[in-house]
Amino acid sequence: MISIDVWNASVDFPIFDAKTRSLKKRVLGKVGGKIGTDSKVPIIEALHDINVSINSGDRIGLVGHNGAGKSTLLRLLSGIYEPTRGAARVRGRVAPVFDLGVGMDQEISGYENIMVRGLYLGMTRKQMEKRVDDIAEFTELGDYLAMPLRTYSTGMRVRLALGVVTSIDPEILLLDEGIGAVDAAFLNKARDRLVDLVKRSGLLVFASHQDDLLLELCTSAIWMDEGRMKMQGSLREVLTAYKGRDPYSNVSKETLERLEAPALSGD
Ligand SMILES: Nc1ncnc2c1ncn2[C@@H]1O[C@H](COP(=O)(O)OP(=O)(O)OP(=O)(O)O)[C@@H](O)[C@H]1O
Repeated sequence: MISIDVWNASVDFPIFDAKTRSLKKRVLGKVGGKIGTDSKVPIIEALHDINVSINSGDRIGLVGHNGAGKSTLLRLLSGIYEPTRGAARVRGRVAPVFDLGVGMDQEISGYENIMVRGLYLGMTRKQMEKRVDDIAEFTELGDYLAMPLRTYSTGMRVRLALGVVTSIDPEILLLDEGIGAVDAAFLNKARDRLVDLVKRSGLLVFASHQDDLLLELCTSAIWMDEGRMKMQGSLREVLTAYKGRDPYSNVSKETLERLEAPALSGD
């Protein structure tokens, strides 16, 4: 039984080393959670009163402005953050894919990093041994796989990390948008693997600013605004409300064809 339940949960970050304001003119902030000033130390109220129930088969996109609370919510859903108030219960094995580089070691080889990263994401050594050749081929890194990671360029690291991430069998897959930040050509190559990964996973929550990726991977969505859930519903409904236009009006022809989505009349 795979599920995540959150009841009236809030997450606060007390900031002990905040500097007093030195700007001549107060700048009105438009992004980020509310900064409470009632107590002695400023407190960033990143999430408020979150109530959500996520079940097997759900494919949820998280949308919202910078600082709206998407990443914090993902970390709450993964069990990495405990709620400051309220409660959260996670049932199932979580693969948190927040930062593609987490769990990578500079001093060991690409091959060894594939194993280590796979174990971190909940796979067994046996499972990873079976997949390592397939991952190696996907990365196109060739002899570099025997070299220490410190000799890799940024793009080479991303290839390695994406190869591993898209090879796992997660029960609960929590993806942060970093994954969408890889270069377009490689993302194209990784796209089918990403779609398969999501199909294999029991439950997905994906924070992203990219409509086409959201449309490809998710069916419903949550709109976060200033740490609160502003709206929850079908992906199309939520994106339309958040962006002020139908998301299908802006995706490329190729994406539309892949999605086999109904094109809007007049397009
Ligand atoms: N570790 C932290 N310590 C202090 N404040 C934090 C921390 N992490 C997040 N915050 C604050 O919590 C709020 C929500 O941040 P979060 O990273 O969840 O937003 P987001 O919706 O993922 O934004 P983005 O789209 O820019 O990635 C912001 O005001 C941010 O400043």
